[in-house]
Amino acid sequence: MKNFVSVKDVKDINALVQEALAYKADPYKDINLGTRRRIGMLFLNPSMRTRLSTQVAAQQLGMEAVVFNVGSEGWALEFEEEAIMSGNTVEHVKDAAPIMGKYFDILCIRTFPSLKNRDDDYSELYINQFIKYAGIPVVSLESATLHPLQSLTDIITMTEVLSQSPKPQGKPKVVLTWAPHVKPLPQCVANSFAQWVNAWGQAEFVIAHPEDYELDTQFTQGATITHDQEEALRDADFVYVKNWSTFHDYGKIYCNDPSWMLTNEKLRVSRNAKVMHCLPVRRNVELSDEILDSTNSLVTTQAGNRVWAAQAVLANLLRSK
Ligand SMILES: NCCC[C@H](NC(=O)CCC(=O)O)C(=O)O
Ligand SMILES: NC(=O)OP(=O)(O)O
Repeated sequence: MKNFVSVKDVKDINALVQEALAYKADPYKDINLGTRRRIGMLFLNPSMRTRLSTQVAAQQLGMEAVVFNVGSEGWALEFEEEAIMSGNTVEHVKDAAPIMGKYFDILCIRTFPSLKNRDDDYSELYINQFIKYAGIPVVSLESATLHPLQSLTDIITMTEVLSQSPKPQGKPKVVLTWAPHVKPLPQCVANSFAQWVNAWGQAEFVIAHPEDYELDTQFTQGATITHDQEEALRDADFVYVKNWSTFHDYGKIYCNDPSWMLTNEKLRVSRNAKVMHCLPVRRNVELSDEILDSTNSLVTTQAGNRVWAAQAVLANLLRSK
């Protein structure tokens, strides 16, 4: 593995999941792997889980992690080639990234989309410029269109649950359902989940959303897409709940129908489905208390598994150097 910015960087998803679960069983088994190696973690946007779980993962590999909240504490970075920097940006990524490449062995970056210009966001300019100029492996901590560490965690979590429960006949039914929110959010988590579940190939995969919330087909191809949430939930084994803003008329909230919020009543047509969300979640807007506080909720397990996902990815990058 050279970088970790999408599922395309992973040769064998199940092998990576098993490596993560091996770390869960024995967190310090590779404590010497990262000795005298250092990761830099750049945050252009807020985070709790990604930041803390990646730091813990690094420590368990014997690495040191340096966190830099570049979005709030650093010089404003310019990403456009040949920019005339007479505005608010102070330092070009072309100058900053090679310096980080000298300080660190692996560079991890969180950079959300602007949700203003779809072509710009979907070109993944920011993370690609870091890959181009840092000269060391780059890990996405959620970029403009994808959140691969989250999706790896989600596959780990489903694999774990499936291994502990009686096997469903055929493939498990996995449903990604849109949920209401108060502000326009990125499509990253939904895109990424769709990309990984499709590449995994071990689920009957359905995506449910209101009209006009179609995601980019480059990620959803392979899934069944419906506007009928109840039909989607029928016989579901896993329900992944997430809001996203519109993709076509980019970054908007069209419908914010509260009836799309998942409740226990709606879940009754499922096969006692486990409910997933990446967090943070707006309670009683995106997801009801009764679901989040029920035994069907996997959200804390998912967040816990972030450590093992990050540890498996960092270990792979260390071994590839
Ligand atoms: N890292 C996980 C999710 C991050 C982001 N959520 C948010 O920005 C929530 C903000 C709020 O609820 O105000 C998203 O959906 O992509
Ligand atoms: N799920 C997730 O990425 O959480 P944070 O935004 O808190 O890192």
